Amino acid sequence: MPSQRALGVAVVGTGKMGADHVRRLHQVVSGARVTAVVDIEVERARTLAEGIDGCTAYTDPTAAMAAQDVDAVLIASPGPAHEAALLEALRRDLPVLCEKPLTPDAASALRVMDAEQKLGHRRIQVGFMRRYDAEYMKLERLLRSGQLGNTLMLHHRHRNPAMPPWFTNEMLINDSVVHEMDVTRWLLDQEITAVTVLKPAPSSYAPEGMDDPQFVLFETESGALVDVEIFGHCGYGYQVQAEAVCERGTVRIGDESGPWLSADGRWGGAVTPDYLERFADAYDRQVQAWVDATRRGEVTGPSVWDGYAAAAVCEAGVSAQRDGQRVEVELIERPALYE
Ligand SMILES: NC(=O)C1=CN([C@@H]2O[C@H](COP(=O)(O)OP(=O)(O)OC[C@H]3O[C@@H](n4cnc5c(N)ncnc54)[C@H](O)[C@@H]3O)[C@@H](O)[C@H]2O)C=CC1
Ligand SMILES: O=C1[C@@H](O)[C@H](O)[C@@H](O)[C@H](O)[C@H]1O
Repeated sequence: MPSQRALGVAVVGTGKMGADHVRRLHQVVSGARVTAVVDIEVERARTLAEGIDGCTAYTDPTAAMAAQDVDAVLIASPGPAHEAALLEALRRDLPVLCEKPLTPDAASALRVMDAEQKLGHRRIQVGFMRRYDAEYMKLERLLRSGQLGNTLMLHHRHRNPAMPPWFTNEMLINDSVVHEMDVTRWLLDQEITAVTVLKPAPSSYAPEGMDDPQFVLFETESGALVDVEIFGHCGYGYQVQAEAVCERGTVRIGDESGPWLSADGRWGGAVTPDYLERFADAYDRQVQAWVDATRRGEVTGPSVWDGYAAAAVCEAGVSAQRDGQRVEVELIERPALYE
């Protein structure tokens, strides 16, 4: 139902992303206010709540969702904690923006899909924020326009300066490449059908036990081929680039937009240090779109189907990474709620 009052949002998980979303909801986005922050680390939530009028700190997501002033939930806890929070929000029929991944595997994503279908309407938007990045949006419009003919190949490069110490080999696929799984499905408007993972000799900066970088190959329904270079420890900055190769032209995004500096016998631009800077506009646009749609009583953006499809591709990807084999992606038939 459309609402005139500011949307009261509970932010669940107040680590790196959650704290940034709290700041965004409080200072950048219009039409919303942070009424609850939730973290199992109580001091983290308390410190954030202290800076915001009318905001209460909780350690239990269920208690926060029961509060009178909570109209919607933004989930930014780690992936394995998403299912419980999503099911509780659906039980209370609360709108949700859930950071990627929807859940860590296809079986848990299906449980969430089942609960949303039983509710009978969409409530969940998945935080695949690249769909809100200005350059990706232009690329999507261009490919959809048909101006360049069919898309034959996509080349993705996804480089992080370094990964946190707890980051695993599998997470390169299901925490990092999951973004390319989503943008590929979105840009090409079709499903990924198979995944292969190849591993070059690792960088000497890769932690023990991590194959870094890796080369991931997707096949899609139309027969397009999509490659992803995932590099977790490139050292120099955060860089996300894509190139579409079409029948009548190619398009490239992510080459940083400047400023380009010529000085001291050198020329060049800067590379952003982290995703918070590279995708700042995309996160802002994503959360504003979620708040606006929720206040209109609508749900837009990446759906539980998109979260499930990405989880299924992740499972195939992790299996391909482990066994060195091409692995086909298995999807259930798409339910009518997500047509
Ligand atoms: N869209 C994007 O570009 C990015 C998305 N992410 C996603 O955001 C989510 C959070 O990631 P980070 O902020 O990097 O993690 P983080 O480790 O910095 O923060 C997670 C927070 O959640 C809290 N927490 C753990 N279990 C909880 C529970 N059951 N209930 C409430 N709080 C709980 C932790 O104490 C911690 O404060 C993940 O799903 C991750 O994949 C992370 C980085 C970038
Ligand atoms: O989602 C993200 C992180 O969780 C992930 O670890 C990074 O590789 C991605 O670039 C970032 O967007």
